[in-house]
Amino acid sequence: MMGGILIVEDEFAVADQLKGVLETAGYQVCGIAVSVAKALSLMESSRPQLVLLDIQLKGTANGITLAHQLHSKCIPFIYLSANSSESVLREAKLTQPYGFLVKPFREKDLLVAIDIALFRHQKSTEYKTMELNSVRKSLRDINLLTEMDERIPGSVPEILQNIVPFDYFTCLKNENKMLRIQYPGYLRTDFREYQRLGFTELSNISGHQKGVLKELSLESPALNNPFIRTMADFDGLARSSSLAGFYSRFFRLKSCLCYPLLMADGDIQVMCFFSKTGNTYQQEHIQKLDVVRSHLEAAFSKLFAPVTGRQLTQKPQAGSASSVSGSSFAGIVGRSSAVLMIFDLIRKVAQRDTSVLILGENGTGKERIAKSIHSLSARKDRPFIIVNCASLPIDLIESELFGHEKGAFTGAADTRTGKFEMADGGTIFLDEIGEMPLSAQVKLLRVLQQREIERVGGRSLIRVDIRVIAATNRNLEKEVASGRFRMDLYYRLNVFPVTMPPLRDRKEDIPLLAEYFLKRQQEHAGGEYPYEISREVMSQLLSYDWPGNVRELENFIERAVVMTSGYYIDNLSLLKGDFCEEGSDRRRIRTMEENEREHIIHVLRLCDSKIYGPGGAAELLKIPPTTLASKMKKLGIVKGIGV
Ligand SMILES: Nc1ncnc2c1ncn2[C@@H]1O[C@H](COP(=O)(O)OP(=O)(O)OP(=O)(O)O)[C@@H](O)[C@H]1O
Repeated sequence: MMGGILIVEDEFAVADQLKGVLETAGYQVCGIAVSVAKALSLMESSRPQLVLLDIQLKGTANGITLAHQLHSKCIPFIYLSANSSESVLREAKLTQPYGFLVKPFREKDLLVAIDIALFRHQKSTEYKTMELNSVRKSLRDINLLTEMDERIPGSVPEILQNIVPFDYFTCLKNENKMLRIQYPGYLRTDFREYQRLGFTELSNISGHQKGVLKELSLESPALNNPFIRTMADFDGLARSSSLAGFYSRFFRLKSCLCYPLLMADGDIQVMCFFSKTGNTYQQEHIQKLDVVRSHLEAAFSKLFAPVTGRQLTQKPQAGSASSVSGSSFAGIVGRSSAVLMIFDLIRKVAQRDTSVLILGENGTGKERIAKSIHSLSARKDRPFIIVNCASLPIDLIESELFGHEKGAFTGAADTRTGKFEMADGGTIFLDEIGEMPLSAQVKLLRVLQQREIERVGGRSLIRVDIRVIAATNRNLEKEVASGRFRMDLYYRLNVFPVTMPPLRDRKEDIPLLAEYFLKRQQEHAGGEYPYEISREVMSQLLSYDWPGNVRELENFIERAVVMTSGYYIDNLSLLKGDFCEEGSDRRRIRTMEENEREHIIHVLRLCDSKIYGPGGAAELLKIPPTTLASKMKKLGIVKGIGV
């Protein structure tokens, strides 16, 4: 096997035993290193295919230090550690390992972890190659154009967005080691919409004279010396440099990546990507830029060649913003940087058959995103089957998922097709995967690996062609650590994770979402006039934390419309759920739904949020737990939050 596996472990006996296990399983071991220094020197002579990495090592540097280097060299690695404390796990997670095994572990777990790591690495390499090929092609296209930003408006920022995400992009001119504004910047305003900001626009936004803007500066990185500034480092940069301070203040930016390019005329121009999120940029973005560097230099040399009529003060072209919202991501509202990044991710992954794992709190739109991935994929005309793993009756899970033959068990009067078969050719969405019992997880893993199912009581295997999207609001890593979720299944599903941000972290979307839900209410009611929210109520919506996320906002709007007699929503007590205004001549009657919601919350509080089992809320309410769970979902009740 090319490359082989490198073992980095300071206890010789353990390392030797690992070597034996790996060789018996058919792997080649390319070396054993007891320290980071030894590992690095071994890696100079041959690049391992995979590294098994202990965290505590001899010498000053530990495994996590080496992990950063492995990550930047794109070498997959699995941690083997006796220490599974949360703080170590947190630190280790930042290095993006392909697996984590807590010592002592079983031989079988090790081999499964290696198998998964190699599978994931192969997928991600294929994915990166495809992505970079498409970027190279786009950059070649730019190179063919002379006045490109006028002929294909918006194309440059879109192509760059595919390489490195940004909310604001500009190219700065290097003059005596200082960077200054010379060319326009692009502010992202929607999925495919960018506002082109030249001196005139920047001056209008900031109120600074153009002369002042021309004086702003930032220390230039040397050629071949790009830099990333995130979180506190970016704040430091914004304080020490007038230009970074200007961008950070006016566009609320929190991190940046600056990458110098050598132009055909010998000048240095620095591409600057800025993000509204503090931790957007990683070494891997620089690596991507390195790969397409010559194409970027050629394209930008062309772009910045002195052509009259393309000065920075030029007015934005008519139609310089093209919007696709409403088509590809139908029904998903949001323009915050966090949501636009999710759009970028799903547009990239939709075309491929990769499994996607959608993470996020309840009501953040996981199901919506899953549907969107399906409808953007080549499978869009085939079925999209939703399975709610939390509400599958334990004794019927297998039959629900895989179907059964007639007479397979008492009560199986007919042959039944399972969800996986129904989804053949399309997508299966496994919602609340974290709730799936362990026994069913084994079977699911087999389907994911072999793409074959066996009906209960059946004798033959049936091939299924499916794309799997799973979602959960649980921290699956914790579930794995506590033994409630299979590690191999977790890594199989976690090929392409997408994390939905909670609504409180993207409050700028609240007015848009509110408007969208109000419009829907108006359409439902067939109303003549649009509903409107008063400024005071809107400011309450903006300051509320929305523990139930978008679903809670949606429910709020629905209630507000019901509770309001006209079209203007200005009742400030709406958010408190107190609809009986003192002295009002029209005391409100609570709806059945409101009563039901309140009653469920009351009972949940009585039983400490326990739903299932003896003494649980379902038992007290005399309804099946699955019914209670779906009622809670419908009514926007989130366990543990206000309950
Ligand atoms: N960005 C959005 N734009 C418009 N509607 C949205 C958006 N996000 C969520 N919604 C709406 O909010 C509700 C909850 O969304 P969804 O069911 O997709 O969330 P979820 O994360 O899957 O929730 P759960 O974890 O409880 O299953 C749905 O009615 C959905 O239509």
